[in-house]
Amino acid sequence: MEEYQKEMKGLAAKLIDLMLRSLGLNNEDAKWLRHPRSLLQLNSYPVCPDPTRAMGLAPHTDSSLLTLLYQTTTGGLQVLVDGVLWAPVYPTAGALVVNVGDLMHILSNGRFKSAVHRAIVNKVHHRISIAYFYGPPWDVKISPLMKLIDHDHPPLYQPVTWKEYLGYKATHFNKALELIRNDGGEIQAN
Ligand SMILES: O=C(O)CCC(=O)C(=O)O
Ligand SMILES: [Fe+2]
Repeated sequence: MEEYQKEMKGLAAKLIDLMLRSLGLNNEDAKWLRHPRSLLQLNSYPVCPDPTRAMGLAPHTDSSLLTLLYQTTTGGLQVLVDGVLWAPVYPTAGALVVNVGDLMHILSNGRFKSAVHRAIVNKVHHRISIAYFYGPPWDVKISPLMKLIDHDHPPLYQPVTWKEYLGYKATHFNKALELIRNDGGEIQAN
């Protein structure tokens, strides 16, 4: 497990570096990236006699900056395309799924969009997946990066820590991102 987390940490840092570079930025534009925080979550979906009446994991976006997801050979992950179509993300040997999380959505001022996804269950196979959530230090305020902001691109989101954001997620579920949008109204505690 420790070895796995170490590998994932290196990969996530590399991916974020590449993503920032694609926006003309680098790690120095978010110095807190030197102190990432991460979380490993093991998901287990037992066989379900009637998959039409159950959901493995309800539709959501991840709160992280990035999530690196490992699926075994049993599929079940689906991603929402254009807000209407659930497209399966089949397991591919030797491949990981990379999900953009809400904090990356905020940090990039909406340039990288967090993906809505869910996990369905099946009648035959017990399914397992391993999600590695990678994010900022717990108490650092994350806001759209300064260099992405100008007259034509005002900051779309209010500063928020990962800790605060998880609190909003807990109370407002999939409306959390909207809640901290600058034109989305005021944050109401609880
Ligand atoms: O099991 C999966 O494929 C998805 C897991 C997931 O979305 C999560 O842990 O946040
Ligand atoms: Fe997820």
